[in-house]
Amino acid sequence: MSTTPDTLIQVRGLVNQFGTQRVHDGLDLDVRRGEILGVVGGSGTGKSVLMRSIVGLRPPDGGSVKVFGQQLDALDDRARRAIERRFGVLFQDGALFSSLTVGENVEVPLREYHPELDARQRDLIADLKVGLAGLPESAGDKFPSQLSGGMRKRAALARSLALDPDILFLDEPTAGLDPIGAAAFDRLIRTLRDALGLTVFLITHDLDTLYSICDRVAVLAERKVLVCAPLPEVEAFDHPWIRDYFHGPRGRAAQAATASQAVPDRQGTDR
Ligand SMILES: Nc1ncnc2c1ncn2[C@@H]1O[C@H](COP(=O)(O)OP(=O)(O)OP(=O)(O)O)[C@@H](O)[C@H]1O
Repeated sequence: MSTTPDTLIQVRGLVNQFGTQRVHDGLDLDVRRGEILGVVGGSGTGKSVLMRSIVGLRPPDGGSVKVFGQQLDALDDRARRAIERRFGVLFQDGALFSSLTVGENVEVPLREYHPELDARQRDLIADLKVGLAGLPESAGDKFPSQLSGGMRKRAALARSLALDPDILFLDEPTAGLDPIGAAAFDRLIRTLRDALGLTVFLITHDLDTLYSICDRVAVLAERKVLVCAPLPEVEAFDHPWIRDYFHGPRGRAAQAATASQAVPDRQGTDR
């Protein structure tokens, strides 16, 4: 697999193993600057473990992960933190602090990485991020329990944007949202990518998300990335899981829905 200068994340020969269970075995993946990469695969194929390996939360049992050309586990603490602060991470459960307001949640990474900011500056930045995530200003003073599921996802997104990341990692961001809320969240991700020049690593089971916003899709199966390509190429890849997933009734419905919206979406009138 060749690498271009625009490769922000380069995974080579990744091995992850829990006891006798080998989750990844020689997995390769490139993530390119500015793309929205969808990561799919059956349950338990190791999508979340892959994300944890890339952001440095799980040292791999073999192989290498380079981000911005640097191998995280070869760096000292300071250099490593400098890279980690360029990541925005939204975990599957959102993981907001329930005892803090949304605004205070957004301020957590600011306090950690920018102790030089005073309270007023932190407040201003938190308000900005709450707005960027598409929440009303009033949401900043609310506790997570006072928000709907969709708003909580946006609050978690606001926090992941706190440090102006270069790469956004999203683990099933639309899980549990109704279809309209999920579509709105998808559009928000695409708008943020376009406006902020983000690179997005997006784990999803949501076929509509793949068809509406992903530039390329990586399919995990058999402990590897089976194929990583634009959707037409992935759909044409001959593998039983891909056939079931993309050519089953839900896959066909998502394709049809995207085909009918393709023109307005691509012209940006639907953002
Ligand atoms: N800390 C851990 N200890 C032991 N096993 C683990 C650990 N983390 C993950 N696993 C195992 O690794 C495998 C891959 O898990 P992972 O959460 O990455 O799957 P996934 O593809 O994200 O699944 P899903 O789509 O269901 O969220 C699973 O079998 C899981 O049980």
